Amino acid sequence: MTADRSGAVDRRGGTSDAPRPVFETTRGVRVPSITAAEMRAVDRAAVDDVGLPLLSMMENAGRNLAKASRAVVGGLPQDAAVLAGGGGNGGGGLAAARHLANHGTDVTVVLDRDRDALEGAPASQAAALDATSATLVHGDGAVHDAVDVVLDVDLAIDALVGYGLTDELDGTAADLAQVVDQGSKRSLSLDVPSGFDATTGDAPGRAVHPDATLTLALPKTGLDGVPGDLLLGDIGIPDGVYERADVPAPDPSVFGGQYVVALAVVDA
Ligand SMILES: NC(=O)C1=CN([C@@H]2O[C@H](COP(=O)(O)OP(=O)(O)OC[C@H]3O[C@@H](n4cnc5c(N)ncnc54)[C@H](O)[C@@H]3O)[C@@H](O)[C@H]2O)[C@@H](O)CC1
Ligand SMILES: [K+]
Repeated sequence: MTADRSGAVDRRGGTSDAPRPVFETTRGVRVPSITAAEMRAVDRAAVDDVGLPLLSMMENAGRNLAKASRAVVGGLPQDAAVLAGGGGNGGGGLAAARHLANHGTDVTVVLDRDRDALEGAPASQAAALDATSATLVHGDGAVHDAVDVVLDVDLAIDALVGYGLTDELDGTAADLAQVVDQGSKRSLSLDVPSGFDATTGDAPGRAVHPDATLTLALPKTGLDGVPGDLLLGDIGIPDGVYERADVPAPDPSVFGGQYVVALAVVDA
């Protein structure tokens, strides 16, 4: 079954008429897909209209990401590298790094920018991370340091860029994506593999090609063609928020008591 993707605005500001992919859980529950613009409207309604704190959703994202890493590795990773950007995606990665460190994983976080450049929720996540055993690498030399770390660890977590990608991946984020692709034993992306457009699935430049992606709340329309397994994480957004954003809410049986479920494409 496919649904109309008309009205989906791609990163170039154009409109995609491609049919929307439909996903389903392993128990056969259908899950609609949404564009980056729709997900941004959901996030905005959650924070501005309902008062759900951004840090709460980010905490849920990070905790689910730490949990999903067990599925990718086959147990708690002994060591992990978290490649993090400066936006909401990076903030989720920093939260996952804290959860993994709290549970005994030897974590190295590589930021794609100076730590002083972080603001808002990601800066709060970095401050909380300081109270763990995790090591943070940032600024000049981050890519060089990342090469050694990523080669060694059980898992590389890609939290560089999510649905906020504009144009092709560039700068340190692009270099780190390449390090993950060329050097990691296993990799797990948050929300969207960095470098892929969440709405269209295009990857015009360098991009991470992960073993698995944990997408948040609802799968994004561009995820039907990306490599690797697809997981869906519940970040606690209530039904009324989807209604306010004019987006179909996931059926309650999608999660059915779980916080991370596997998805497959029904029809692309
Ligand atoms: N409610 C929310 O808003 C939540 C959002 N979360 C995550 O946050 C993401 C959205 O956050 P944002 O809107 O901050 O966007 P992103 O974090 O996806 O992207 C913005 C960051 O990517 C960089 N960037 C964008 N295009 C780039 C390019 N071509 N090359 C290199 N760097 C580039 C920007 O400099 C900025 O630091 C989602 O994908 C999701 O994973 C989660 O943390 C949970 C809560
Ligand atoms: K990502």
